[in-house]
Amino acid sequence: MSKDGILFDRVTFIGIGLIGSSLARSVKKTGSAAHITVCDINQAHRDKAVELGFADDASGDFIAAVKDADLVVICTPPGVCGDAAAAFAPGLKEGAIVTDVGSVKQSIIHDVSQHLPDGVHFVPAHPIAGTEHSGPEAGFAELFDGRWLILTPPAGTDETAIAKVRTLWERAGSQIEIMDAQHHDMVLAITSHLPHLIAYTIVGTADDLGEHLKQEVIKFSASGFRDFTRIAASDPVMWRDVFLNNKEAVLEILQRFSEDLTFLQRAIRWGEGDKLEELFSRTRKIRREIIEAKQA
Ligand SMILES: NC(=O)C1=CN([C@@H]2O[C@H](COP(=O)(O)OP(=O)(O)OC[C@H]3O[C@@H](n4cnc5c(N)ncnc54)[C@H](O)[C@@H]3O)[C@@H](O)[C@H]2O)C=CC1
Ligand SMILES: O=C(O)C(=O)Cc1ccc(O)cc1
Repeated sequence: MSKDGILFDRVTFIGIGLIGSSLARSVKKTGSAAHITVCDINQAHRDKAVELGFADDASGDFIAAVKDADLVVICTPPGVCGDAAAAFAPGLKEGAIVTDVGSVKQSIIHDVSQHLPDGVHFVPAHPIAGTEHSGPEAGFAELFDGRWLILTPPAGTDETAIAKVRTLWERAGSQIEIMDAQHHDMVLAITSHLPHLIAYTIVGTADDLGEHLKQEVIKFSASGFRDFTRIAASDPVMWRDVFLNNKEAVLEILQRFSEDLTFLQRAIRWGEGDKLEELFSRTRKIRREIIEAKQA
């Protein structure tokens, strides 16, 4: 696959928030598309995309927006990817490629695939990169640089379509991994979904404290709590959808997490410092391994 030049003649983004606008900016910058159309239910977002220059045109009409598109990238919250696909599917041309960026994969594959006509290729994708911000102004072309991009194509997916989506993301600077969707959902439940749930909980707990304590929490926020508040500022609609659409894996990981928390609770209650120290030493080692792997 060529490393520069036009990869797709016409690309359409459905949903042009943080992730859609970041990828659109990257596609513009790398010259991977001759023409970019955006479609979003929010007119202000459509207008902003054209004003900022990473979209050539914008439409609120799903069918018109995908007409002649060689690639359609669904970048809506996870819970409405299927509704969006149902709305644009009748406008797709034969041979078009559809992809997405959703943080959960099994439910999106189920919701989207059922609406796509024969002769259209679906290549599900998930960039492991983001921020706590939302909307088209929050995006930037370098967001995916040096970050993982996981592809979860179901068995039998057209290899040429997979290769083209892969190249698009490689040009954005991503490193690609191909994975089964079920495995993806379990891995992300522990590495991303549970951490977000913990952050939402801890900041909520602090918020529920009495008013006088709350003021102290804000005033004396050490970096640990501050880091949680960044994660807990992430988009409420998107994260509601993530938990509702990766229910099984999240509940399984949450069960194990709460057992481990009970273990710590007991160790603290009974003064079992050796147990605490053993765990904290093990976790410190994991952090060092992650940093070393990044530097390698
Ligand atoms: N925010 C993050 O850090 C990351 C998000 N993702 C995934 O990217 C997707 C998009 O997330 P963000 O860009 O962060 O959200 P965002 O809130 O910034 O953007 C979503 C956009 O979709 C539009 N939209 C909502 N419903 C729609 C519909 N039915 N049809 C058309 N447009 C619609 C909204 O108006 C908005 O412009 C989600 O599926 C999320 O799981 C993936 C990796 C990281
Ligand atoms: O902002 C952060 O720390 C993130 O964790 C970003 C993120 C959010 C959701 C994803 O599916 C992937 C990456």
